[in-house]
Amino acid sequence: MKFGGVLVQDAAAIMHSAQLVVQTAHKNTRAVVVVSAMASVTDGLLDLADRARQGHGDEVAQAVDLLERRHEDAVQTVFSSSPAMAVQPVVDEEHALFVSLRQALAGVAMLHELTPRSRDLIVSFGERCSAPIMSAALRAAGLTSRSLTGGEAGIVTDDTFGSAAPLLEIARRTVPRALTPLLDRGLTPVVTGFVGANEEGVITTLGRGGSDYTATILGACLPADEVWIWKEVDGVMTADPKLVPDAVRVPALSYREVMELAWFGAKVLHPMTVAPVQEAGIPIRIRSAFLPASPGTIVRADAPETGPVKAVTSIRKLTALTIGGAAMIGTSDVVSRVFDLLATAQLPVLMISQSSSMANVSLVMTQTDAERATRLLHKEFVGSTAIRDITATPHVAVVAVVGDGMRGTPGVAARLFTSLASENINLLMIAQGSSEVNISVLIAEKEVQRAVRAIHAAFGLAATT
Ligand SMILES: Nc1ncnc2c1ncn2[C@@H]1O[C@H](COP(=O)(O)OP(=O)(O)O)[C@@H](O)[C@H]1O
Ligand SMILES: N[C@@H](CC(=O)OP(=O)(O)O)C(=O)O
Repeated sequence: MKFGGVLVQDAAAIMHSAQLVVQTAHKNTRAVVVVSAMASVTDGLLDLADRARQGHGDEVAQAVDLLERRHEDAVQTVFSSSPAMAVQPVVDEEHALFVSLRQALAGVAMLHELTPRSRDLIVSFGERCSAPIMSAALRAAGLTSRSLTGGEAGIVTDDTFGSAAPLLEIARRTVPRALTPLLDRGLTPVVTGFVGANEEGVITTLGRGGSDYTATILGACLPADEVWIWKEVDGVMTADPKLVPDAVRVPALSYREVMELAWFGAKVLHPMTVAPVQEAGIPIRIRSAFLPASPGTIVRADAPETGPVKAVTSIRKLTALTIGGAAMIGTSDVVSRVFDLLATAQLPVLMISQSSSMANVSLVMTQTDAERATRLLHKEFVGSTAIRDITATPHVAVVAVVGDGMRGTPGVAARLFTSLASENINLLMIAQGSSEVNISVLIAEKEVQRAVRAIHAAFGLAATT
């Protein structure tokens, strides 16, 4: 069971989340709990790491004091509900973590250098500080529990600091070795989300939003019967409820559908969440912590098709790069060199379109990736006749519709384009994945809300459930 930042943001939220675990444990179910950092703490730590690098030592020290007080307040409140329990060991544990955090930040400030490895160490304190408080709340609620870091729980990763990949072959041995004896003794382990360790035991992180991924890695390696991801929202909705107020819960999604939704911007799940559990067919349940009686969304291999489209998503802050040059005509070599370069630099491309003359190719990437890609492409092709120009179109967004049911169903693209045309929204690019479970369009960023609402209405998504 995974609880995100909002669901552990303070003592009240932590105690509420602990109750959800207790209710399940009472049904003779063994649970492993995964927690994120308290809401906004990860952003705060990343900011502190940057400010330490710039040498703003005093500001950083004050901000760490505030962060420590926020955690200590939560500890005191959790323990005030159970006066018989000794608060001091948890206060000491939190304090020791903050001493280490201060040391790490002081090192960065002294060297004026922030490596990906030290950034991972600093940002890991968010989850490492929230997990002992959740564990204490579970003890206060009557369970036995202890907290572990992702590395202690057996999540071994590669060395890609900032977006480390789990080494599942190893983790399949190390995770059960770490957790099964605890579960056998009746403990409920609380594991830090987002945080892993490489083979030498150095702390790594799985990428932003990676606590969902931690839950499915643990679920696959134990293996679990189900992975439950508790959220503020009532499961995966037909659109981001912040953009479309009449969005409704999608009862069931296939692994592929949820992967496409996450990749195309549905912030509700980390894009890699599905990967570890898909092969074993372990279902993921996305449930609301505020509506625990609701079934939420179930993700499994054989989700029923309810129509061609199940949800609409969007990603903003993108840039389209158009790479052109007469020498590209009729040669695939230049295009493959461009993609090799981007793959080696680990710069993901969200959409691709090539003119039929092959004289130019357009790629859609995040703004920051596009800036890096432009620099790399200039360096690689400087002085070559293959590429004459690279033009950037910033402030664009991808809007995508996703659903297994659109495979082989004619008219889906027509309905999508008509709904956008009726809103006078210009299409800059169109792409359909070869798997035919999504169609995506590129539009100006300022049109996103109107576009998503129009598409949501055109496919009748508010009436899905
Ligand atoms: N299709 C969607 N369904 C549900 N939530 C969505 C969707 N698209 C975007 N979201 C956003 O995802 C957020 C839920 O995820 P998030 O806050 O990251 O949870 P957590 O911090 O618990 O991982 C919501 O605030 C919601 O606005
Ligand atoms: N705390 C990490 C990992 C995470 O998944 O957080 P959340 O579950 O609150 O999205 C982050 O903010 O990226």
